[in-house]
Amino acid sequence: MERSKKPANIPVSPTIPTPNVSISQDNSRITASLPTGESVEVLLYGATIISWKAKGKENLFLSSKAHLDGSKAVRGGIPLVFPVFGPPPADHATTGLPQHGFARTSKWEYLGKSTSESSATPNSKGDASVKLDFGLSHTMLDKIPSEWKNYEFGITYSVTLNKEDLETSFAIRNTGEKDWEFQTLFHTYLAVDNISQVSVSGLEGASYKDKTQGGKEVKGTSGPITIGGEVDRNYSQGPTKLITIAEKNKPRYELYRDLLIDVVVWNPWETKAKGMADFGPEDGYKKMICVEAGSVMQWNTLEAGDTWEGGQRIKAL
Ligand SMILES: O=P(O)(O)OC[C@H]1O[C@H](O)[C@H](O)[C@@H](O)[C@@H]1O
Repeated sequence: MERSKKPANIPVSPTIPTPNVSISQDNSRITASLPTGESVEVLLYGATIISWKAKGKENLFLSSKAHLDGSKAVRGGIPLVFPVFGPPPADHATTGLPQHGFARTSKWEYLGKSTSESSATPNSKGDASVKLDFGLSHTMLDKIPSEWKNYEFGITYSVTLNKEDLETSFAIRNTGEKDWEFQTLFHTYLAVDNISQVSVSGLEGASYKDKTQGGKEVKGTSGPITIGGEVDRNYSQGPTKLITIAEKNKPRYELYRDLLIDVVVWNPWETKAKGMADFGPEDGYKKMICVEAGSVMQWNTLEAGDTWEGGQRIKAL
Protein backbone atom coordinates (compact mmCIF):
# COMPACT_ATOMS: atom_id res chain seq x y z
CA MET A 1 0.00 0.00 0.00
CA GLU A 2 1.31 3.48 -0.94
CA ARG A 3 1.60 5.73 2.06
CA SER A 4 0.43 9.20 1.30
CA LYS A 5 2.69 10.80 3.91
CA LYS A 6 5.84 8.90 3.19
CA PRO A 7 8.72 10.32 5.29
CA ALA A 8 11.42 12.08 3.32
CA ASN A 9 14.66 10.21 2.79
CA ILE A 10 17.20 10.88 5.51
CA PRO A 11 20.06 12.66 3.72
CA VAL A 12 23.32 10.81 3.64
CA SER A 13 26.02 12.95 5.28
CA PRO A 14 27.29 15.10 2.38
CA THR A 15 30.97 15.43 1.64
CA ILE A 16 31.96 19.03 2.15
CA PRO A 17 34.27 20.11 -0.66
CA THR A 18 37.75 20.92 0.61
CA PRO A 19 40.81 22.59 -0.87
CA ASN A 20 43.16 20.29 -2.70
CA VAL A 21 46.95 20.43 -2.45
CA SER A 22 49.27 18.31 -4.56
CA ILE A 23 53.03 18.00 -4.92
CA SER A 24 54.45 17.23 -8.35
CA GLN A 25 56.12 13.85 -8.78
CA ASP A 26 59.56 15.36 -9.08
CA ASN A 27 58.92 17.34 -5.91
CA SER A 28 59.53 20.64 -7.70
CA ARG A 29 56.15 22.37 -7.42
CA ILE A 30 53.08 22.59 -5.22
CA THR A 31 49.62 23.21 -6.61
CA ALA A 32 46.66 24.19 -4.48
CA SER A 33 43.07 24.68 -5.57
CA LEU A 34 39.79 25.61 -3.94
CA PRO A 35 36.44 23.88 -4.50
CA THR A 36 35.32 27.11 -6.17
CA GLY A 37 37.98 26.73 -8.90
CA GLU A 38 40.72 29.17 -7.86
CA SER A 39 44.25 27.82 -7.90
CA VAL A 40 47.87 28.70 -7.25
CA GLU A 41 51.07 27.00 -8.33
CA VAL A 42 54.41 27.48 -6.57
CA LEU A 43 57.86 26.30 -7.64
CA LEU A 44 60.14 25.32 -4.78
CA TYR A 45 62.87 27.03 -6.79
CA GLY A 46 62.70 30.57 -5.41
CA ALA A 47 59.31 29.74 -3.83
CA THR A 48 58.14 31.45 -7.01
CA ILE A 49 54.41 31.60 -7.60
CA ILE A 50 54.05 30.90 -11.32
CA SER A 51 50.27 30.84 -11.64
CA TRP A 52 47.28 32.26 -9.80
CA LYS A 53 43.87 31.66 -11.28
CA ALA A 54 40.79 33.41 -9.93
CA LYS A 55 37.63 34.80 -11.50
CA GLY A 56 38.15 32.28 -14.29
CA LYS A 57 41.37 33.98 -15.41
CA GLU A 58 45.11 33.69 -15.05
CA ASN A 59 46.17 36.73 -13.06
CA LEU A 60 49.95 36.45 -13.30
CA PHE A 61 52.06 36.97 -16.38
CA LEU A 62 54.61 34.23 -16.99
CA SER A 63 57.06 34.65 -19.86
CA SER A 64 56.77 31.91 -22.49
CA LYS A 65 60.59 31.71 -22.32
CA ALA A 66 60.83 31.63 -18.52
CA HIS A 67 63.20 29.00 -17.14
CA LEU A 68 61.22 26.76 -14.80
CA ASP A 69 63.96 24.19 -14.26
CA GLY A 70 65.89 26.00 -11.55
CA SER A 71 68.60 27.27 -13.87
CA LYS A 72 67.64 30.96 -13.68
CA ALA A 73 65.31 33.25 -11.74
CA VAL A 74 61.80 32.93 -13.17
CA ARG A 75 60.71 35.70 -15.56
CA GLY A 76 57.15 36.18 -14.38
CA GLY A 77 54.80 35.17 -11.59
CA ILE A 78 55.92 36.43 -8.18
CA PRO A 79 59.67 36.11 -7.67
CA LEU A 80 60.93 37.02 -4.19
CA VAL A 81 63.51 39.71 -3.68
CA PHE A 82 65.76 39.33 -0.59
CA PRO A 83 68.12 40.55 0.91
CA VAL A 84 68.88 43.24 -1.67
CA PHE A 85 66.80 44.93 -4.35
CA GLY A 86 68.54 45.60 -7.67
CA PRO A 87 72.28 45.39 -8.03
CA PRO A 88 73.95 45.34 -4.59
CA PRO A 89 75.74 48.58 -3.75
CA ALA A 90 79.49 48.70 -3.25
CA ASP A 91 80.83 48.51 0.31
CA HIS A 92 77.79 46.82 1.74
CA ALA A 93 77.28 43.38 3.25
CA THR A 94 75.29 42.42 0.14
CA THR A 95 78.15 43.33 -2.25
CA GLY A 96 78.84 40.27 -4.39
CA LEU A 97 75.28 38.91 -4.28
CA PRO A 98 73.33 38.61 -7.54
CA GLN A 99 70.82 41.31 -8.54
CA HIS A 100 67.71 41.05 -6.27
CA GLY A 101 69.55 38.70 -3.88
CA PHE A 102 69.45 34.94 -3.44
CA ALA A 103 65.85 34.20 -2.37
CA ARG A 104 64.54 33.90 -5.92
CA THR A 105 67.29 31.48 -6.96
CA SER A 106 67.38 29.26 -3.86
CA LYS A 107 65.50 26.03 -3.40
CA TRP A 108 62.97 26.47 -0.59
CA GLU A 109 61.48 23.79 1.59
CA TYR A 110 57.76 23.10 1.56
CA LEU A 111 56.69 23.23 5.21
CA GLY A 112 53.06 22.20 4.78
CA LYS A 113 49.53 23.45 4.34
CA SER A 114 46.69 24.63 6.52
CA THR A 115 43.18 24.79 5.20
CA SER A 116 39.98 26.38 6.32
CA GLU A 117 36.54 25.29 5.20
CA SER A 118 34.62 27.23 7.81
CA SER A 119 31.73 28.46 5.77
CA ALA A 120 31.30 25.51 3.43
CA THR A 121 27.80 24.08 3.72
CA PRO A 122 26.08 21.16 1.98
CA ASN A 123 24.47 23.65 -0.39
CA SER A 124 27.39 25.96 -1.10
CA LYS A 125 31.03 25.46 -1.81
CA GLY A 126 31.74 28.18 0.74
CA ASP A 127 34.80 30.33 1.14
CA ALA A 128 37.43 27.73 1.76
CA SER A 129 41.04 28.87 1.77
CA VAL A 130 44.42 27.23 1.84
CA LYS A 131 47.77 28.44 3.18
CA LEU A 132 51.05 27.00 1.95
CA ASP A 133 54.20 27.61 3.98
CA PHE A 134 57.74 27.59 2.65
CA GLY A 135 61.01 27.96 4.50
CA LEU A 136 64.52 29.11 3.72
CA SER A 137 67.43 29.40 6.13
CA HIS A 138 71.13 30.15 5.87
CA THR A 139 71.90 26.44 6.27
CA MET A 140 70.14 25.71 2.95
CA LEU A 141 72.25 28.06 0.85
CA ASP A 142 75.27 27.10 -1.21
CA LYS A 143 78.29 29.35 -1.15
CA ILE A 144 77.33 32.96 -0.54
CA PRO A 145 79.73 35.35 -2.23
CA SER A 146 79.38 38.18 0.27
CA GLU A 147 79.50 39.25 3.88
CA TRP A 148 76.15 37.49 4.13
CA LYS A 149 77.95 34.19 4.64
CA ASN A 150 78.40 35.29 8.25
CA TYR A 151 74.71 35.89 8.89
CA GLU A 152 72.07 33.52 10.14
CA PHE A 153 68.41 33.71 9.25
CA GLY A 154 65.18 31.77 8.91
CA ILE A 155 62.35 32.90 6.63
CA THR A 156 58.83 31.56 6.55
CA TYR A 157 56.99 32.53 3.40
CA SER A 158 53.23 31.98 3.45
CA VAL A 159 51.04 31.90 0.37
CA THR A 160 47.33 31.99 1.13
CA LEU A 161 44.80 31.33 -1.59
CA ASN A 162 41.38 32.73 -0.80
CA LYS A 163 38.41 32.80 -3.12
CA GLU A 164 38.92 36.42 -4.13
CA ASP A 165 42.51 37.14 -3.29
CA LEU A 166 46.02 35.89 -2.91
CA GLU A 167 48.05 36.78 0.15
CA THR A 168 51.81 36.48 0.34
CA SER A 169 53.66 37.22 3.56
CA PHE A 170 57.07 36.92 5.11
CA ALA A 171 58.30 36.31 8.64
CA ILE A 172 62.03 37.01 8.44
CA ARG A 173 63.98 36.05 11.56
CA ASN A 174 67.51 36.89 12.51
CA THR A 175 68.51 33.62 14.16
CA GLY A 176 72.15 34.59 14.65
CA GLU A 177 74.09 36.86 16.94
CA LYS A 178 74.95 39.63 14.48
CA ASP A 179 72.53 42.33 13.36
CA TRP A 180 72.07 42.65 9.61
CA GLU A 181 70.35 44.84 7.04
CA PHE A 182 68.04 43.75 4.27
CA GLN A 183 65.62 44.87 1.59
CA THR A 184 62.72 42.76 0.36
CA LEU A 185 59.99 42.88 -2.28
CA PHE A 186 57.35 40.81 -4.04
CA HIS A 187 58.21 41.21 -7.73
CA THR A 188 54.63 40.63 -8.91
CA TYR A 189 54.05 40.37 -12.66
CA LEU A 190 50.32 41.04 -13.06
CA ALA A 191 48.64 39.84 -16.24
CA VAL A 192 46.73 42.45 -18.25
CA ASP A 193 44.97 42.29 -21.61
CA ASN A 194 46.46 45.43 -23.10
CA ILE A 195 49.02 47.63 -21.33
CA SER A 196 47.91 50.72 -23.24
CA GLN A 197 44.56 50.54 -21.43
CA VAL A 198 46.02 50.03 -17.97
CA SER A 199 46.11 52.68 -15.26
CA VAL A 200 47.52 52.48 -11.76
CA SER A 201 46.04 54.64 -9.05
CA GLY A 202 46.97 55.15 -5.43
CA LEU A 203 50.40 56.67 -6.13
CA GLU A 204 49.16 60.09 -7.19
CA GLY A 205 51.32 62.93 -5.96
CA ALA A 206 54.08 60.65 -4.71
CA SER A 207 57.54 61.44 -5.99
CA TYR A 208 59.66 58.60 -7.27
CA LYS A 209 63.14 57.62 -8.40
CA ASP A 210 63.08 57.10 -12.13
CA LYS A 211 65.51 54.35 -13.07
CA THR A 212 65.02 55.10 -16.78
CA GLN A 213 66.65 58.47 -15.98
CA GLY A 214 69.51 57.15 -13.89
CA GLY A 215 67.55 57.25 -10.64
CA LYS A 216 66.55 60.89 -10.94
CA GLU A 217 64.03 62.08 -8.32
CA VAL A 218 60.82 63.02 -10.16
CA LYS A 219 57.79 64.85 -8.76
CA GLY A 220 54.63 62.76 -8.73
CA THR A 221 51.85 63.24 -11.24
CA SER A 222 48.35 64.18 -10.20
CA GLY A 223 46.40 61.47 -12.03
CA PRO A 224 46.71 57.71 -12.28
CA ILE A 225 49.83 56.31 -13.96
CA THR A 226 49.47 55.14 -17.54
CA ILE A 227 52.14 53.28 -19.48
CA GLY A 228 53.23 54.26 -22.99
CA GLY A 229 56.90 53.28 -22.93
CA GLU A 230 59.54 51.84 -20.60
CA VAL A 231 58.67 52.52 -16.97
CA ASP A 232 60.90 51.72 -13.98
CA ARG A 233 59.88 53.79 -10.97
CA ASN A 234 60.56 53.37 -7.29
CA TYR A 235 57.86 55.03 -5.17
CA SER A 236 58.24 55.49 -1.48
CA GLN A 237 54.75 55.59 -0.02
CA GLY A 238 53.02 55.12 3.31
CA PRO A 239 52.07 51.54 4.17
CA THR A 240 48.32 51.88 4.09
CA LYS A 241 47.45 53.36 0.74
CA LEU A 242 45.54 51.05 -1.57
CA ILE A 243 46.82 50.63 -5.11
CA THR A 244 44.32 49.86 -7.83
CA ILE A 245 45.24 48.52 -11.23
CA ALA A 246 42.48 49.22 -13.73
CA GLU A 247 41.98 48.26 -17.33
CA LYS A 248 39.71 50.36 -19.57
CA ASN A 249 38.93 52.34 -16.40
CA LYS A 250 37.52 49.23 -14.74
CA PRO A 251 39.39 48.09 -11.60
CA ARG A 252 41.02 44.71 -12.22
CA TYR A 253 43.31 44.26 -9.19
CA GLU A 254 43.57 45.82 -5.76
CA LEU A 255 46.84 45.64 -3.92
CA TYR A 256 46.88 45.94 -0.13
CA ARG A 257 50.19 46.19 1.69
CA ASP A 258 51.28 45.43 5.19
CA LEU A 259 54.57 47.08 6.24
CA LEU A 260 55.70 47.21 2.62
CA ILE A 261 56.18 50.93 2.34
CA ASP A 262 57.58 51.12 -1.19
CA VAL A 263 56.14 50.32 -4.58
CA VAL A 264 58.00 49.70 -7.81
CA VAL A 265 56.19 50.03 -11.12
CA TRP A 266 57.96 48.35 -14.03
CA ASN A 267 57.32 47.59 -17.65
CA PRO A 268 60.37 46.98 -19.87
CA TRP A 269 58.54 47.93 -23.08
CA GLU A 270 59.63 46.75 -26.51
CA THR A 271 63.39 47.30 -26.68
CA LYS A 272 64.27 46.14 -23.15
CA ALA A 273 61.95 43.13 -23.50
CA LYS A 274 63.75 42.14 -26.73
CA GLY A 275 67.05 42.39 -24.89
CA MET A 276 65.98 39.80 -22.29
CA ALA A 277 66.65 36.28 -23.56
CA ASP A 278 63.98 34.83 -21.25
CA PHE A 279 61.21 37.28 -22.16
CA GLY A 280 58.49 36.02 -24.49
CA PRO A 281 56.48 36.31 -26.56
CA GLU A 282 58.09 39.32 -28.23
CA ASP A 283 55.06 41.53 -27.59
CA GLY A 284 54.54 40.04 -24.10
CA TYR A 285 55.33 43.42 -22.55
CA LYS A 286 51.82 44.45 -23.63
CA LYS A 287 50.37 41.71 -21.43
CA MET A 288 52.02 42.57 -18.12
CA ILE A 289 52.69 45.18 -15.53
CA CYS A 290 54.88 44.71 -12.51
CA VAL A 291 53.51 46.44 -9.42
CA GLU A 292 55.94 45.41 -6.74
CA ALA A 293 55.30 45.96 -3.05
CA GLY A 294 58.39 46.00 -0.89
CA SER A 295 60.70 47.73 1.48
CA VAL A 296 63.59 48.70 -0.76
CA MET A 297 64.26 52.43 -0.64
CA GLN A 298 66.18 52.08 2.60
CA TRP A 299 67.78 49.28 4.62
CA ASN A 300 65.82 47.51 7.33
CA THR A 301 67.99 46.54 10.26
CA LEU A 302 67.10 43.25 11.87
CA GLU A 303 68.68 42.83 15.24
CA ALA A 304 69.82 39.45 16.52
CA GLY A 305 66.81 37.43 17.64
CA ASP A 306 64.23 39.77 16.03
CA THR A 307 61.58 38.97 13.43
CA TRP A 308 60.26 41.25 10.69
CA GLU A 309 56.86 40.59 9.17
CA GLY A 310 55.32 42.07 6.06
CA GLY A 311 53.02 41.05 3.27
CA GLN A 312 50.61 41.89 0.49
CA ARG A 313 47.14 40.88 -0.58
CA ILE A 314 46.08 41.08 -4.22
CA LYS A 315 42.41 41.00 -4.94
CA ALA A 316 41.25 39.98 -8.42
CA LEU A 317 38.15 41.97 -9.35
O1 LIG B 1 65.83 41.21 -14.82
P1 LIG B 1 65.56 41.17 -13.32
O2 LIG B 1 66.84 41.02 -12.54
O3 LIG B 1 64.55 40.14 -12.98
O4 LIG B 1 64.97 42.57 -12.93
C1 LIG B 1 63.81 43.05 -13.50
C2 LIG B 1 63.46 44.44 -12.99
O5 LIG B 1 63.22 44.39 -11.61
C3 LIG B 1 62.75 45.62 -11.01
O6 LIG B 1 61.48 45.91 -11.43
C4 LIG B 1 63.70 46.75 -11.28
O7 LIG B 1 63.14 47.99 -10.87
C5 LIG B 1 64.10 46.81 -12.72
O8 LIG B 1 65.13 47.77 -12.87
C6 LIG B 1 64.55 45.47 -13.24
O9 LIG B 1 64.89 45.55 -14.60
